[in-house]
Amino acid sequence: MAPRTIYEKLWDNHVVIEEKGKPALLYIDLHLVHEVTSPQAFEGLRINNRKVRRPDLTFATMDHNVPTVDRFNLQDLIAKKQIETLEKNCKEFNIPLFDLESPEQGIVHVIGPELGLTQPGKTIVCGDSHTSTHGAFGTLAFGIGTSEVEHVLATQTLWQAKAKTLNVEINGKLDPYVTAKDVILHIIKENGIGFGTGYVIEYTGDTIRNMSMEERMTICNMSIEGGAKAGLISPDEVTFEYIKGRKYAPKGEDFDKAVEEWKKIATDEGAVYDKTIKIDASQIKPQVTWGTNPSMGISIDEKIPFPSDFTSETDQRATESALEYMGLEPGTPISEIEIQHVFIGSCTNSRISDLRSAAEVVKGRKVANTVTAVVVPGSQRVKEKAEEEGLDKIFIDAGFEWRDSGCSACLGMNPDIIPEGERCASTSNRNFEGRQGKGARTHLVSPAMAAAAAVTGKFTDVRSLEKEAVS
Ligand SMILES: CC(C)[C@H](C(=O)O)[C@@H](O)C(=O)O
Ligand code: SF4
Repeated sequence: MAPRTIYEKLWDNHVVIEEKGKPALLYIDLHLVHEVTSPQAFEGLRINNRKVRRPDLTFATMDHNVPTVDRFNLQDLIAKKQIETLEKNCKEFNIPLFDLESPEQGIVHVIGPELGLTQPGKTIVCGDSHTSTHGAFGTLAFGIGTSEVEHVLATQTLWQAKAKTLNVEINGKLDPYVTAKDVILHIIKENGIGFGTGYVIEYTGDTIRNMSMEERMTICNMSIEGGAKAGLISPDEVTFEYIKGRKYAPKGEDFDKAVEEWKKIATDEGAVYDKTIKIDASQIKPQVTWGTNPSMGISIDEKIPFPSDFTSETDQRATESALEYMGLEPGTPISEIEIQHVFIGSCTNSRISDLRSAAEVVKGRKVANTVTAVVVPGSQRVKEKAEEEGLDKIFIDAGFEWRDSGCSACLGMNPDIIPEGERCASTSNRNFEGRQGKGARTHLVSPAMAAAAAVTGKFTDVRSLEKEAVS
Protein backbone atom coordinates (compact mmCIF):
# COMPACT_ATOMS: atom_id res chain seq x y z
CA MET A 1 0.00 0.00 0.00
CA ALA A 2 1.20 3.52 -0.77
CA PRO A 3 2.42 5.50 2.25
CA ARG A 4 -0.47 7.27 4.00
CA THR A 5 -0.80 10.27 6.29
CA ILE A 6 -2.36 9.84 9.71
CA TYR A 7 -5.51 11.56 8.46
CA GLU A 8 -5.90 9.06 5.62
CA LYS A 9 -5.41 6.16 8.03
CA LEU A 10 -7.90 7.54 10.54
CA TRP A 11 -10.35 8.07 7.71
CA ASP A 12 -9.91 4.59 6.23
CA ASN A 13 -10.23 2.98 9.67
CA HIS A 14 -13.58 4.64 10.36
CA VAL A 15 -15.43 4.65 7.06
CA VAL A 16 -18.74 2.80 7.22
CA ILE A 17 -20.10 3.87 3.83
CA GLU A 18 -18.22 5.77 1.13
CA GLU A 19 -19.33 6.63 -2.38
CA LYS A 20 -17.18 8.61 -4.75
CA GLY A 21 -17.93 12.34 -4.73
CA LYS A 22 -20.25 12.11 -1.73
CA PRO A 23 -19.75 12.59 2.01
CA ALA A 24 -18.84 9.35 3.78
CA LEU A 25 -20.38 7.87 6.89
CA LEU A 26 -17.77 7.67 9.66
CA TYR A 27 -17.89 5.68 12.86
CA ILE A 28 -17.38 7.81 15.96
CA ASP A 29 -15.39 6.38 18.87
CA LEU A 30 -15.99 9.07 21.45
CA HIS A 31 -18.68 11.71 21.76
CA LEU A 32 -18.15 14.51 24.27
CA VAL A 33 -21.12 16.58 25.30
CA HIS A 34 -21.55 19.93 27.07
CA GLU A 35 -24.50 21.96 28.27
CA VAL A 36 -24.67 24.57 25.50
CA THR A 37 -24.92 22.56 22.28
CA SER A 38 -26.77 19.47 23.50
CA PRO A 39 -30.28 20.41 24.70
CA GLN A 40 -31.99 20.42 21.28
CA ALA A 41 -30.16 17.25 20.29
CA PHE A 42 -31.60 15.33 23.24
CA GLU A 43 -34.97 16.92 22.58
CA GLY A 44 -34.76 15.59 19.02
CA LEU A 45 -34.16 12.07 20.33
CA ARG A 46 -37.18 12.33 22.60
CA ILE A 47 -39.43 13.61 19.81
CA ASN A 48 -38.37 10.74 17.57
CA ASN A 49 -38.53 8.23 20.37
CA ARG A 50 -34.89 7.23 19.98
CA LYS A 51 -32.25 6.15 22.46
CA VAL A 52 -28.58 7.03 22.67
CA ARG A 53 -26.90 4.33 20.64
CA ARG A 54 -23.69 4.10 22.70
CA PRO A 55 -24.01 5.79 26.09
CA ASP A 56 -20.74 4.03 26.97
CA LEU A 57 -18.92 6.07 24.30
CA THR A 58 -20.57 9.31 25.34
CA PHE A 59 -19.38 11.55 28.20
CA ALA A 60 -20.76 14.86 29.36
CA THR A 61 -19.45 17.79 31.37
CA MET A 62 -20.62 21.29 32.19
CA ASP A 63 -18.17 24.06 31.50
CA HIS A 64 -19.33 27.04 29.43
CA ASN A 65 -21.72 28.73 31.77
CA VAL A 66 -20.67 27.48 35.19
CA PRO A 67 -19.70 30.20 37.66
CA THR A 68 -16.09 29.97 38.83
CA VAL A 69 -16.91 31.47 42.24
CA ASP A 70 -19.71 29.98 44.33
CA ARG A 71 -20.38 27.48 41.56
CA PHE A 72 -23.66 26.08 42.85
CA ASN A 73 -25.23 29.51 42.99
CA LEU A 74 -26.50 29.82 39.43
CA GLN A 75 -27.91 33.32 39.11
CA ASP A 76 -28.28 33.38 35.35
CA LEU A 77 -31.52 31.72 34.33
CA ILE A 78 -30.36 30.48 30.93
CA ALA A 79 -27.24 28.96 32.49
CA LYS A 80 -29.29 27.36 35.25
CA LYS A 81 -31.69 25.89 32.72
CA GLN A 82 -28.90 24.52 30.49
CA ILE A 83 -27.13 22.93 33.42
CA GLU A 84 -30.27 21.37 34.84
CA THR A 85 -31.27 20.17 31.38
CA LEU A 86 -27.92 18.45 30.90
CA GLU A 87 -28.30 16.73 34.28
CA LYS A 88 -31.77 15.55 33.36
CA ASN A 89 -30.74 14.38 29.87
CA CYS A 90 -27.72 12.45 31.14
CA LYS A 91 -29.87 10.70 33.70
CA GLU A 92 -32.60 9.85 31.20
CA PHE A 93 -30.19 8.61 28.52
CA ASN A 94 -27.73 6.97 30.88
CA ILE A 95 -24.73 9.11 30.01
CA PRO A 96 -21.89 9.61 32.49
CA LEU A 97 -21.75 13.25 33.56
CA PHE A 98 -18.98 15.18 35.27
CA ASP A 99 -21.22 17.64 37.08
CA LEU A 100 -20.42 20.51 39.40
CA GLU A 101 -19.96 18.14 42.32
CA SER A 102 -17.58 15.88 40.45
CA PRO A 103 -13.86 16.18 41.22
CA GLU A 104 -13.37 15.43 37.51
CA GLN A 105 -15.47 18.31 36.14
CA GLY A 106 -13.74 20.74 33.84
CA ILE A 107 -13.56 22.18 30.35
CA VAL A 108 -14.50 19.40 27.96
CA HIS A 109 -11.20 19.61 26.04
CA VAL A 110 -9.16 19.54 29.22
CA ILE A 111 -10.88 16.58 30.86
CA GLY A 112 -10.99 14.27 27.81
CA PRO A 113 -7.20 13.95 27.68
CA GLU A 114 -6.82 14.19 31.45
CA LEU A 115 -9.09 11.21 32.04
CA GLY A 116 -7.41 9.16 29.32
CA LEU A 117 -10.56 9.15 27.17
CA THR A 118 -8.62 10.78 24.35
CA GLN A 119 -6.48 8.08 22.72
CA PRO A 120 -4.63 7.80 19.42
CA GLY A 121 -6.53 6.35 16.49
CA LYS A 122 -9.97 7.44 17.66
CA THR A 123 -12.54 9.64 16.01
CA ILE A 124 -13.76 12.17 18.57
CA VAL A 125 -16.54 14.70 18.12
CA CYS A 126 -18.17 17.30 20.34
CA GLY A 127 -20.57 20.14 19.72
CA ASP A 128 -17.69 22.53 20.14
CA SER A 129 -15.20 24.00 17.71
CA HIS A 130 -12.13 23.48 19.88
CA THR A 131 -12.52 19.72 19.75
CA SER A 132 -9.46 20.02 17.51
CA THR A 133 -7.47 20.04 20.80
CA HIS A 134 -7.71 16.24 21.02
CA GLY A 135 -5.95 15.89 17.67
CA ALA A 136 -2.68 16.32 19.59
CA PHE A 137 -3.01 12.60 20.44
CA GLY A 138 -3.33 11.44 16.85
CA THR A 139 -7.11 11.36 16.91
CA LEU A 140 -9.41 12.72 14.23
CA ALA A 141 -11.24 15.22 16.42
CA PHE A 142 -13.50 18.03 15.29
CA GLY A 143 -16.45 20.16 16.30
CA ILE A 144 -19.98 19.45 15.09
CA GLY A 145 -23.28 21.33 15.12
CA THR A 146 -26.29 20.47 17.27
CA SER A 147 -28.12 18.51 14.56
CA GLU A 148 -24.98 16.43 14.10
CA VAL A 149 -24.79 15.94 17.88
CA GLU A 150 -28.26 14.42 17.60
CA HIS A 151 -27.14 12.21 14.70
CA VAL A 152 -24.13 10.93 16.65
CA LEU A 153 -26.19 10.36 19.79
CA ALA A 154 -28.69 8.31 17.79
CA THR A 155 -26.35 6.38 15.51
CA GLN A 156 -22.71 6.77 16.71
CA THR A 157 -21.88 7.79 13.14
CA LEU A 158 -21.54 11.03 11.22
CA TRP A 159 -21.61 12.10 7.56
CA GLN A 160 -18.36 13.80 6.62
CA ALA A 161 -16.73 15.16 3.50
CA LYS A 162 -13.08 14.23 3.20
CA ALA A 163 -10.70 17.15 3.77
CA LYS A 164 -7.39 17.87 2.08
CA THR A 165 -4.16 17.42 4.01
CA LEU A 166 -1.92 20.30 5.09
CA ASN A 167 1.47 19.63 6.62
CA VAL A 168 2.64 22.44 8.90
CA GLU A 169 6.25 21.53 9.46
CA ILE A 170 7.89 23.32 12.38
CA ASN A 171 11.60 22.94 12.96
CA GLY A 172 14.14 24.68 15.18
CA LYS A 173 14.66 25.44 18.83
CA LEU A 174 12.32 27.82 20.61
CA ASP A 175 13.78 30.60 22.74
CA PRO A 176 13.23 30.12 26.47
CA TYR A 177 9.81 31.53 27.43
CA VAL A 178 8.61 31.32 23.85
CA THR A 179 5.80 28.80 24.10
CA ALA A 180 3.44 26.66 22.03
CA LYS A 181 0.93 29.53 22.22
CA ASP A 182 3.42 31.88 20.58
CA VAL A 183 4.07 29.28 17.87
CA ILE A 184 0.40 28.91 16.94
CA LEU A 185 -0.27 32.67 17.15
CA HIS A 186 2.76 33.22 14.90
CA ILE A 187 1.53 30.62 12.39
CA ILE A 188 -1.93 32.20 12.21
CA LYS A 189 -0.47 35.71 11.96
CA GLU A 190 1.80 34.68 9.07
CA ASN A 191 -0.78 32.65 7.16
CA GLY A 192 -4.11 34.27 8.00
CA ILE A 193 -7.36 33.00 9.51
CA GLY A 194 -8.29 31.12 6.35
CA PHE A 195 -5.10 29.21 5.60
CA GLY A 196 -6.52 25.94 6.88
CA THR A 197 -9.91 26.15 5.19
CA GLY A 198 -10.77 22.81 3.59
CA TYR A 199 -7.79 21.10 5.22
CA VAL A 200 -6.97 18.93 8.17
CA ILE A 201 -3.62 20.16 9.47
CA GLU A 202 -0.93 17.78 10.60
CA TYR A 203 1.83 19.42 12.62
CA THR A 204 5.21 17.81 12.06
CA GLY A 205 8.88 18.65 12.60
CA ASP A 206 11.34 18.52 15.46
CA THR A 207 9.83 21.47 17.37
CA ILE A 208 6.59 19.51 17.69
CA ARG A 209 8.42 16.29 18.58
CA ASN A 210 10.17 18.15 21.42
CA MET A 211 6.91 19.47 22.84
CA SER A 212 4.99 17.97 25.75
CA MET A 213 1.42 16.74 25.19
CA GLU A 214 0.08 19.87 26.84
CA GLU A 215 2.00 22.09 24.44
CA ARG A 216 0.82 19.99 21.51
CA MET A 217 -2.76 20.44 22.70
CA THR A 218 -2.34 24.23 22.68
CA ILE A 219 -1.20 24.04 19.06
CA CYS A 220 -4.00 21.74 17.90
CA ASN A 221 -6.57 23.71 19.89
CA MET A 222 -6.08 26.81 17.74
CA SER A 223 -6.09 24.96 14.38
CA ILE A 224 -9.68 26.08 14.14
CA GLU A 225 -8.55 29.71 14.35
CA GLY A 226 -6.61 29.06 11.14
CA GLY A 227 -9.82 27.81 9.53
CA ALA A 228 -8.88 24.11 9.54
CA LYS A 229 -11.32 21.27 10.04
CA ALA A 230 -9.00 19.66 12.58
CA GLY A 231 -5.39 19.62 13.78
CA LEU A 232 -3.41 16.42 14.19
CA ILE A 233 -0.09 15.24 15.52
CA SER A 234 1.17 11.70 14.93
CA PRO A 235 1.50 9.91 18.27
CA ASP A 236 4.90 8.98 19.72
CA GLU A 237 6.44 7.94 23.05
CA VAL A 238 5.49 11.31 24.58
CA THR A 239 1.87 10.56 23.76
CA PHE A 240 1.92 7.03 25.16
CA GLU A 241 3.68 8.14 28.33
CA TYR A 242 1.05 10.84 28.90
CA ILE A 243 -1.84 8.38 28.54
CA LYS A 244 -0.36 5.63 30.70
CA GLY A 245 -2.12 5.20 34.05
CA ARG A 246 -4.99 7.58 33.32
CA LYS A 247 -8.46 6.59 34.45
CA TYR A 248 -9.91 5.40 31.13
CA ALA A 249 -6.62 4.32 29.54
CA PRO A 250 -6.07 0.61 28.88
CA LYS A 251 -4.21 -1.07 31.73
CA GLY A 252 -1.35 -3.62 31.96
CA GLU A 253 -1.00 -5.84 28.92
CA ASP A 254 -3.90 -4.10 27.22
CA PHE A 255 -1.94 -0.88 27.37
CA ASP A 256 1.08 -2.46 25.66
CA LYS A 257 -1.17 -3.93 22.98
CA ALA A 258 -2.85 -0.57 22.50
CA VAL A 259 0.53 1.13 22.07
CA GLU A 260 1.39 -1.30 19.27
CA GLU A 261 -1.86 -0.32 17.52
CA TRP A 262 -1.37 3.38 18.21
CA LYS A 263 2.09 3.31 16.65
CA LYS A 264 0.58 2.12 13.37
CA ILE A 265 -1.58 5.22 13.04
CA ALA A 266 1.35 7.64 12.66
CA THR A 267 2.02 9.09 9.23
CA ASP A 268 4.14 6.80 7.03
CA GLU A 269 7.54 7.88 5.79
CA GLY A 270 7.08 9.34 2.31
CA ALA A 271 3.36 10.08 2.64
CA VAL A 272 2.24 12.95 0.43
CA TYR A 273 0.26 15.99 1.61
CA ASP A 274 -1.85 18.29 -0.54
CA LYS A 275 0.10 21.27 0.79
CA THR A 276 3.07 21.99 3.08
CA ILE A 277 3.98 25.12 5.05
CA LYS A 278 7.37 25.39 6.77
CA ILE A 279 7.97 27.33 9.97
CA ASP A 280 11.29 28.26 11.57
CA ALA A 281 10.65 28.12 15.32
CA SER A 282 13.92 29.79 16.25
CA GLN A 283 12.64 33.08 14.80
CA ILE A 284 9.49 33.22 16.91
CA LYS A 285 9.20 35.83 19.69
CA PRO A 286 6.50 36.21 22.35
CA GLN A 287 3.27 37.19 20.56
CA VAL A 288 0.47 39.60 21.45
CA THR A 289 -2.63 40.13 19.33
CA TRP A 290 -3.70 43.75 18.85
CA GLY A 291 -6.85 43.22 16.76
CA THR A 292 -10.16 41.43 16.61
CA ASN A 293 -9.21 38.16 15.01
CA PRO A 294 -6.37 35.83 16.01
CA SER A 295 -4.27 36.66 12.93
CA MET A 296 -4.03 40.32 13.96
CA GLY A 297 -0.93 39.87 16.04
CA ILE A 298 2.64 41.11 16.44
CA SER A 299 5.77 40.22 18.37
CA ILE A 300 6.26 41.95 21.72
CA ASP A 301 9.01 44.19 20.29
CA GLU A 302 6.77 45.53 17.50
CA LYS A 303 4.37 48.44 17.08
CA ILE A 304 0.63 48.52 16.44
CA PRO A 305 0.33 48.56 12.62
CA PHE A 306 -1.10 51.32 10.43
CA PRO A 307 -3.94 50.39 8.06
CA SER A 308 -1.59 51.51 5.23
CA ASP A 309 0.86 48.72 6.20
CA PHE A 310 -1.54 46.32 4.47
CA THR A 311 -1.86 46.04 0.71
CA SER A 312 -5.44 44.95 0.17
CA GLU A 313 -8.27 47.36 0.76
CA THR A 314 -10.14 44.71 2.73
CA ASP A 315 -7.22 44.31 5.15
CA GLN A 316 -6.88 48.07 5.47
CA ARG A 317 -10.52 48.45 6.37
CA ALA A 318 -10.42 45.49 8.76
CA THR A 319 -7.39 47.04 10.47
CA GLU A 320 -9.11 50.42 10.80
CA SER A 321 -12.17 48.89 12.36
CA ALA A 322 -10.15 46.62 14.67
CA LEU A 323 -8.03 49.56 15.86
CA GLU A 324 -11.13 51.51 16.60
CA TYR A 325 -12.78 48.70 18.56
CA MET A 326 -9.56 48.03 20.43
CA GLY A 327 -8.98 51.72 21.16
CA LEU A 328 -5.41 51.62 19.82
CA GLU A 329 -3.24 54.20 18.05
CA PRO A 330 -1.18 52.84 15.17
CA GLY A 331 2.55 53.22 15.69
CA THR A 332 2.39 52.66 19.47
CA PRO A 333 4.82 50.02 20.72
CA ILE A 334 2.70 47.15 22.06
CA SER A 335 4.92 47.18 25.17
CA GLU A 336 3.42 50.59 26.07
CA ILE A 337 -0.17 49.34 26.10
CA GLU A 338 -1.60 49.10 29.59
CA ILE A 339 -4.05 46.40 30.57
CA GLN A 340 -6.67 46.27 33.32
CA HIS A 341 -7.37 42.53 33.34
CA VAL A 342 -5.48 39.29 33.09
CA PHE A 343 -7.23 36.00 32.43
CA ILE A 344 -5.24 32.79 32.70
CA GLY A 345 -7.53 29.97 31.64
CA SER A 346 -9.48 28.35 28.73
CA CYS A 347 -9.03 25.09 26.84
CA THR A 348 -5.98 26.61 25.13
CA ASN A 349 -3.91 27.32 28.23
CA SER A 350 -5.31 26.15 31.57
CA ARG A 351 -3.52 22.86 32.10
CA ILE A 352 -0.99 22.30 34.87
CA SER A 353 2.05 23.22 32.77
CA ASP A 354 0.37 26.50 31.79
CA LEU A 355 -0.24 27.36 35.42
CA ARG A 356 3.33 26.39 36.32
CA SER A 357 4.69 28.60 33.58
CA ALA A 358 2.64 31.59 34.78
CA ALA A 359 3.46 30.92 38.44
CA GLU A 360 7.16 30.91 37.69
CA VAL A 361 6.88 34.47 36.41
CA VAL A 362 4.56 35.61 39.20
CA LYS A 363 6.53 34.08 42.08
CA GLY A 364 7.76 36.73 44.51
CA ARG A 365 6.11 39.52 42.52
CA LYS A 366 2.85 41.43 42.94
CA VAL A 367 0.00 42.04 40.51
CA ALA A 368 0.10 45.73 39.49
CA ASN A 369 -2.48 47.71 41.46
CA THR A 370 -4.22 48.76 38.23
CA VAL A 371 -4.88 45.13 37.26
CA THR A 372 -7.49 42.51 38.16
CA ALA A 373 -5.91 39.11 37.56
CA VAL A 374 -7.66 35.76 37.63
CA VAL A 375 -6.50 32.16 37.27
CA VAL A 376 -9.10 29.60 36.23
CA PRO A 377 -7.77 26.03 36.13
CA GLY A 378 -9.11 24.01 33.20
CA SER A 379 -10.44 21.26 35.42
CA GLN A 380 -10.98 20.50 39.08
CA ARG A 381 -8.13 17.96 38.77
CA VAL A 382 -5.80 20.65 37.45
CA LYS A 383 -6.90 22.84 40.36
CA GLU A 384 -6.19 20.07 42.86
CA LYS A 385 -2.77 19.35 41.36
CA ALA A 386 -1.85 23.04 41.33
CA GLU A 387 -2.82 23.28 44.99
CA GLU A 388 -0.70 20.25 45.82
CA GLU A 389 2.23 22.05 44.22
CA GLY A 390 1.48 25.31 46.03
CA LEU A 391 0.80 27.24 42.84
CA ASP A 392 -2.45 28.62 44.24
CA LYS A 393 -0.45 30.20 47.05
CA ILE A 394 1.97 31.84 44.62
CA PHE A 395 -0.94 33.33 42.67
CA ILE A 396 -2.94 34.40 45.71
CA ASP A 397 0.12 35.95 47.43
CA ALA A 398 0.75 37.96 44.28
CA GLY A 399 -2.84 39.24 44.25
CA PHE A 400 -4.46 36.90 41.72
CA GLU A 401 -7.92 35.42 42.23
CA TRP A 402 -7.93 31.62 42.31
CA ARG A 403 -11.10 30.06 40.90
CA ASP A 404 -12.96 26.83 40.22
CA SER A 405 -12.74 25.40 36.71
CA GLY A 406 -14.85 26.39 33.71
CA CYS A 407 -14.65 28.31 30.44
CA SER A 408 -14.91 31.52 32.46
CA ALA A 409 -13.76 34.75 30.77
CA CYS A 410 -12.89 32.93 27.55
CA LEU A 411 -16.40 33.85 26.43
CA GLY A 412 -19.14 35.96 27.92
CA MET A 413 -21.53 33.12 28.81
CA ASN A 414 -21.03 33.18 32.58
CA PRO A 415 -20.45 35.79 35.30
CA ASP A 416 -16.74 36.28 34.37
CA ILE A 417 -17.07 39.25 32.04
CA ILE A 418 -14.54 41.94 31.15
CA PRO A 419 -16.17 45.39 31.44
CA GLU A 420 -16.80 47.51 28.35
CA GLY A 421 -13.77 49.40 27.05
CA GLU A 422 -11.33 47.59 29.35
CA ARG A 423 -8.36 45.63 28.13
CA CYS A 424 -7.53 42.04 28.97
CA ALA A 425 -4.38 40.00 28.43
CA SER A 426 -5.96 36.61 27.92
CA THR A 427 -4.56 33.11 27.43
CA SER A 428 -7.68 32.07 25.50
CA ASN A 429 -8.02 31.57 21.75
CA ARG A 430 -10.48 34.13 20.40
CA ASN A 431 -10.32 37.92 20.42
CA PHE A 432 -13.51 38.67 18.48
CA GLU A 433 -15.52 41.79 19.27
CA GLY A 434 -17.55 41.18 22.40
CA ARG A 435 -16.01 37.78 23.05
CA GLN A 436 -15.20 38.51 26.70
CA GLY A 437 -18.19 40.82 27.16
CA LYS A 438 -19.74 43.74 25.30
CA GLY A 439 -17.03 46.20 24.29
CA ALA A 440 -14.29 44.21 26.06
CA ARG A 441 -10.85 44.34 24.41
CA THR A 442 -9.04 41.03 24.25
CA HIS A 443 -5.33 40.50 23.58
CA LEU A 444 -4.28 36.88 23.15
CA VAL A 445 -1.02 35.87 24.80
CA SER A 446 0.74 32.89 26.40
CA PRO A 447 0.42 32.16 30.13
CA ALA A 448 3.96 33.47 30.75
CA MET A 449 3.18 36.70 28.87
CA ALA A 450 -0.14 37.06 30.72
CA ALA A 451 1.72 36.70 34.01
CA ALA A 452 4.29 39.30 32.93
CA ALA A 453 1.47 41.71 32.00
CA ALA A 454 -0.21 41.11 35.35
CA VAL A 455 2.85 42.16 37.35
CA THR A 456 3.87 45.14 35.20
CA GLY A 457 0.40 46.39 34.21
CA LYS A 458 1.30 46.42 30.52
CA PHE A 459 2.51 44.04 27.82
CA THR A 460 6.06 43.10 28.74
CA ASP A 461 8.56 40.75 27.15
CA VAL A 462 8.63 37.96 29.68
CA ARG A 463 12.23 37.27 28.67
CA SER A 464 13.39 40.68 29.94
CA LEU A 465 11.49 40.19 33.18
CA GLU A 466 13.19 36.90 33.79
CA LYS A 467 16.62 38.41 33.18
CA GLU A 468 15.88 41.15 35.70
CA ALA A 469 14.80 38.59 38.24
CA VAL A 470 18.01 36.60 37.84
CA SER A 471 20.42 39.58 38.01
C1 LIG B 1 -20.34 27.50 22.87
C2 LIG B 1 -19.59 26.72 21.84
C3 LIG B 1 -20.53 26.25 20.82
C4 LIG B 1 -18.40 27.47 21.29
C5 LIG B 1 -17.62 26.71 20.23
O1 LIG B 1 -18.09 25.83 19.53
O2 LIG B 1 -16.47 26.96 20.05
C6 LIG B 1 -17.44 27.90 22.37
O3 LIG B 1 -16.82 26.84 22.99
C7 LIG B 1 -16.42 28.84 21.82
O4 LIG B 1 -15.24 28.69 22.12
O5 LIG B 1 -16.81 29.78 21.12
S1 SF4 C 1 -12.61 27.46 27.06
FE1 SF4 C 1 -13.31 28.88 25.53
S2 SF4 C 1 -12.69 28.06 23.58
FE2 SF4 C 1 -12.57 26.43 25.08
S3 SF4 C 1 -14.52 25.38 24.94
FE3 SF4 C 1 -14.70 26.91 26.56
S4 SF4 C 1 -15.51 28.72 25.52
FE4 SF4 C 1 -14.78 27.35 23.91
